[in-house]
Amino acid sequence: MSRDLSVIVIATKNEGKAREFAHALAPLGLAVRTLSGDDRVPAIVEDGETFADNARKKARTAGEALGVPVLADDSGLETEALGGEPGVFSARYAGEGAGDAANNAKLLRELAERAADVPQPSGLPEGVRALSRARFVCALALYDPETGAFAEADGMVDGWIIDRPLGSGGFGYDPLFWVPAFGRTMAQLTTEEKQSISHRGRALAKLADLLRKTR
Ligand SMILES: O=P(O)(O)OP(=O)(O)OP(=O)(O)OC[C@H]1O[C@@H](n2cnc3c(O)ncnc32)[C@H](O)[C@@H]1O
Ligand SMILES: [Mg+2]
Repeated sequence: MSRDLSVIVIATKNEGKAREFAHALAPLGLAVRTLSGDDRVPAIVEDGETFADNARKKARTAGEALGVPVLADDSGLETEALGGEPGVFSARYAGEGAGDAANNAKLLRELAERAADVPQPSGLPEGVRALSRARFVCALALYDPETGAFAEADGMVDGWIIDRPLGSGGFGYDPLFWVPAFGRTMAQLTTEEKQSISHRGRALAKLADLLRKTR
């Protein structure tokens, strides 16, 4: 396959992530292609112990299959009250193939059982309770099949899981993730606002810095 330098392949089938990458990379003149509907890439089992392991595996598997550089994102939610869960299991917290609604419902169920004396952050909306401190984590890996080299970066953002979903933007756990700096959930932020503080936005900024320095 010839190298089209105006398109970057993202090793994801998650449309929410794809929208965020497309938004972030458009100003650089880069369009985004995902693996949705592409049967040249074998199924990728995300069995790594860390987000970085999984990101490297996704990028390398897709990069080798397609013969072009590929960027992969492995990300997830860590909660204090659940000892870091769901972590690398975030996408399948409620079971293999589970959707966002089922994962969010399970998170609320698990936290409801444990959230007894959670300190409450100031600025929460009237009547809303915080169930745990939480953090979104993102590992990015860019793999070039010509050299076999990776460029990697990670990012995180701290916040709180609240007891009900608020907002309709973003994807995944966004409606339950309250961001103190904005006084809103991730799902109540615009794409620009989310990108300015999110785990993915921060990782992408670091990766861009790294690539500027090394090329
Ligand atoms: O592996 P790909 O195909 O990229 O898509 P995925 O949805 O399976 O992605 P991950 O394996 O990285 O799992 C990450 C899960 O963590 C959650 N997550 C990651 N980033 C998020 C964000 O910005 N907002 C809300 N939830 C997020 C979301 O539920 C994802 O399904
Ligand atoms: Mg996945």
